[in-house]
Amino acid sequence: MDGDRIEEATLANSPVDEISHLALDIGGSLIKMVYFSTGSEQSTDKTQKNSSKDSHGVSGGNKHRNLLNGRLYFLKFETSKINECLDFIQSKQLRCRGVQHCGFPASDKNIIKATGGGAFKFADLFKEKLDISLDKVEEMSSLVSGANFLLKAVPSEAFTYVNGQRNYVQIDHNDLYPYLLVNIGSGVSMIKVDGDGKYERVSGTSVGGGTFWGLGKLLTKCKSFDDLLEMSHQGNNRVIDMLVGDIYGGMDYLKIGLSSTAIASSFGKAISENKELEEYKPEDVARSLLRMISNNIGQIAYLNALRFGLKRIFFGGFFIRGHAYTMDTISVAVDFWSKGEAKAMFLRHEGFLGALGAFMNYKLVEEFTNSNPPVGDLNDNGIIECCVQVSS
Ligand SMILES: Nc1ncnc2c1ncn2[C@@H]1O[C@H](COP(=O)(O)OP(=O)(O)OP(=O)(O)O)[C@@H](O)[C@H]1O
Ligand SMILES: CC(C)(CO)[C@@H](O)C(=O)NCCC(=O)O
Repeated sequence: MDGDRIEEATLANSPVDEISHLALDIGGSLIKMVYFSTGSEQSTDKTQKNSSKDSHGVSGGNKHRNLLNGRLYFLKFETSKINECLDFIQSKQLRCRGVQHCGFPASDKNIIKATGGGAFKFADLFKEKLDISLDKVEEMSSLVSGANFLLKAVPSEAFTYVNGQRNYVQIDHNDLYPYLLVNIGSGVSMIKVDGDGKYERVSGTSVGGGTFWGLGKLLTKCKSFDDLLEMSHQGNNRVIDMLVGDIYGGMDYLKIGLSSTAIASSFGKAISENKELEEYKPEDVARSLLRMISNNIGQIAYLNALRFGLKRIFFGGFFIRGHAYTMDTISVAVDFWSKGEAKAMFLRHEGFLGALGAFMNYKLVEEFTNSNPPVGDLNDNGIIECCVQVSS
């Protein structure tokens, strides 16, 4: 498991044998996992049988439904290390004890909801190694249901990032749509969302998180994504980017709204300086790269928002990683191009939209209790408390 030591610690306390429903988003770079667990003591204390007095009880035809209080846990693995994901699922014995212990329908036990390209690519592997069938959920629809769920159910999910400050946004459920969802994974998808299940993928770009990570690896020789991000944090993009001031003799070009410090050409300084790659600090290269890609995505996002008259743009995907400089660059790009008209917003569960959407496809989640994880990055707390409905 990469970069998730805190989540691992959380998992160590989570009940091994009571993981039930689990959903996966198997992307080009990362596998995201969401699973529900009641917790060992919780399930007996808090499981509530349906009854007329029980406000959590739901009656549906002849079926009784139980409501289980529990938590949604979030985890990720590198797609290139898919065996770690398979081992994890196997170690949790998801297929046997977990499912039946929680009272979930036995018919579900060998089936996992999965989205992303890997749901197709790795279907045989899951079958061969774990005897699990992947029930495929369409990727864009998963992203949209994940985003809609988070925006409606989790207070303080969305925030703007301005001048280094996170400002949490209260979402009015009656005034959520339409919005543009920009999911920055390996590649970037831009989806106009008009309601629950009402959406259209209006654009995309192949210059995304995979580009940053791939080019960054080649150019800086760094070994992990987090190292690359950390390097970008230390670097100075002005060493490599050609600024307006470099072209205009230190002056602004205010007639077209460009200050002397604006980037005129990403990596443009490398043309005229007779330097080899090794002569640049990897930190500066990483910074220019991050700025170039974030800026470009911010601009394309804005243009699509403009195309459809959308004022709100939510950015998700694991490229962002709650990274200050990334969010700042995207926010500034949207603000600059829209002249302050459109707002860039970020999501705390940024990378898990697809996996959550696939989980929602089980149609189990009834309500959310105390579903506001402490403010901070998801890396600090990967849990959402919720109440799940099961039929018996
Ligand atoms: N630990 C990490 N290892 C690799 N990439 C990471 C890591 N953390 C963040 N990233 C970034 O996140 C990107 C992947 O984001 P995400 O998981 O949302 O997309 P994906 O589902 O893998 O891609 P796609 O949807 O295009 O198939 C990577 O390309 C990289 O830029
Ligand atoms: C191909 C997907 C949807 C896979 O998640 C993603 O990587 C993406 O949106 N890429 C951008 C492709 C494009 O629109 O040019």
